[in-house]
Amino acid sequence: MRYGHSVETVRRAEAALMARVPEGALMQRAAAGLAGAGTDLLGRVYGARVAVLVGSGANGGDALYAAARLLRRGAAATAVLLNPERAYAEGLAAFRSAGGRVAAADGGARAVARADLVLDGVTGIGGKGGLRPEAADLALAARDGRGAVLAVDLPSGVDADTGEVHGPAVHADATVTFGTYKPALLVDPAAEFAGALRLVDIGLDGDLGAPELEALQHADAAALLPRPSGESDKYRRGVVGVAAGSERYPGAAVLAVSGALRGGAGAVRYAGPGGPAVLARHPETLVSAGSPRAAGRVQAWVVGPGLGDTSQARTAVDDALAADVPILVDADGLRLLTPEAVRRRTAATVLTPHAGEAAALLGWAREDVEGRRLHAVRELAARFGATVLLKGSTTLVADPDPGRPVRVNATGTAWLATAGSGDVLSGLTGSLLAAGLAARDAASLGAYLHGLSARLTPHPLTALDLADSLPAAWHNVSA
Ligand SMILES: NC(=O)C1=CN([C@@H]2O[C@H](COP(=O)(O)OP(=O)(O)OC[C@H]3O[C@@H](n4cnc5c(N)ncnc54)[C@H](OP(=O)(O)O)[C@@H]3O)[C@@H](O)[C@H]2O)[C@@H](O)CC1
Ligand SMILES: [K+]
Repeated sequence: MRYGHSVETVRRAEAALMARVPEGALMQRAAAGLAGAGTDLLGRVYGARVAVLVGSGANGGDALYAAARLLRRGAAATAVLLNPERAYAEGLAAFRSAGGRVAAADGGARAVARADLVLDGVTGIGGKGGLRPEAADLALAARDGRGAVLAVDLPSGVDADTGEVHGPAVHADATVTFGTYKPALLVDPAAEFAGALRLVDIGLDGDLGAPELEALQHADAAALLPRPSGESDKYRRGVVGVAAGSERYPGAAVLAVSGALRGGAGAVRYAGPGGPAVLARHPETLVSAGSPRAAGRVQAWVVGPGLGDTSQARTAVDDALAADVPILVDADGLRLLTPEAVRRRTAATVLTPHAGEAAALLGWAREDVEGRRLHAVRELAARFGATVLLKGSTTLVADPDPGRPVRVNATGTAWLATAGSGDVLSGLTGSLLAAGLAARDAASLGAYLHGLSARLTPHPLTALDLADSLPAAWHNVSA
């Protein structure tokens, strides 16, 4: 698992660790890791030009010490001090004694433009709000310059805890972060400013408390995959019901069933008007034309994709919400659900909105959901007492228990933004629910396999390609 911790948790762990190690040791560990990443970006350090953006805190100190290391290996370095009276004194002294120069008041942008490598040490976890104008100008110069931009701990200007970006921020090619990931490095929009991530161990692990975020890695996904045993038959492996599609949108039924057939359940029941289209593509499906209530026993329902807005659609949603098994509600189901009926449920409910659907459920503007994804997903989970999978540039899964870390999906790709891709995810995740996974595990594993499948499919991909690649994703995880 990859973890993200809040600033408060990091500060507490740092204080506990600092009491046990020699003064300055943590900063030296940070600087060594940073210099290593800078070396990798430069390829050749000797003769390279480095510009160091230095704010008034320890983040600037890290950058100065790292630059001192690069100076000792033959680089030339210029520091741009945003607040010359308050730059980290010991770091600045080390930088100067290694041969570093300080740019004149108006020479900062020029040094940045000419640099092969820009170290962004303006703000780390002590930053508040978007960058101040002087720092913002340097961030722009770094973006327009020829060198690689390496952020220290965080790209300056992003909100470490929320992943929100209020105003200008540094656009980094890579970020070296210390001790643990910060939420902003894993959640958009901030994560888009961070570039490639590298975690440097500074010995914080034992002192870190509960994380805010976690991201499944291959081994975690493998451990969650449902595997049939010798005793399994199709009913014991779980039956997933799919109430999706309509006369108008039969394709959604086919796509949701395609996902469901590849999610580990032993059988798929389909209920609704899309039966003929489903059977034409997937003859193994158990098809009925009525509502979920009349469809026979299942271990989980998926309701919503392509249902439309008819009375039959409403009945399908109401029936699924009334069923005493886990359910997943997506797309039209999200528009048709009664919030009270969701909150009354005792079995698990998974809601899978994209930003627009989440905005409608919350009564927010869509841009607010996109800009405040972590807040939005937590808020939805709390309001509905449900597990919420918020789709998008970073897919997030929040549990109704606010004490549980939000899960971030690491496998997403922009290629997933294709018609019908969400229907496949719904079927897949519902199938994992029917196979017996807990709601947050089903949702986060569903997102993981779905993203991986998109990465394994030749581009440009269609939703059916995506479903067809799910066995390869499954194999990739378990191999
Ligand atoms: N955690 C650990 O274990 C370790 C942590 N380490 C490092 O310490 C870093 C945290 O250092 P920190 O606490 O000194 O804060 P930091 O991020 O440097 O910012 C401070 C100054 O920035 C300024 N400022 C604020 N907002 C601004 C804005 N929008 N635009 C412009 N300026 C702004 C503000 O200045 P002021 O308002 O006072 O003028 C504030 O004082 C951490 O990220 C990591 O790099 C490592 O050394 C290894 C061990
Ligand atoms: K920084």
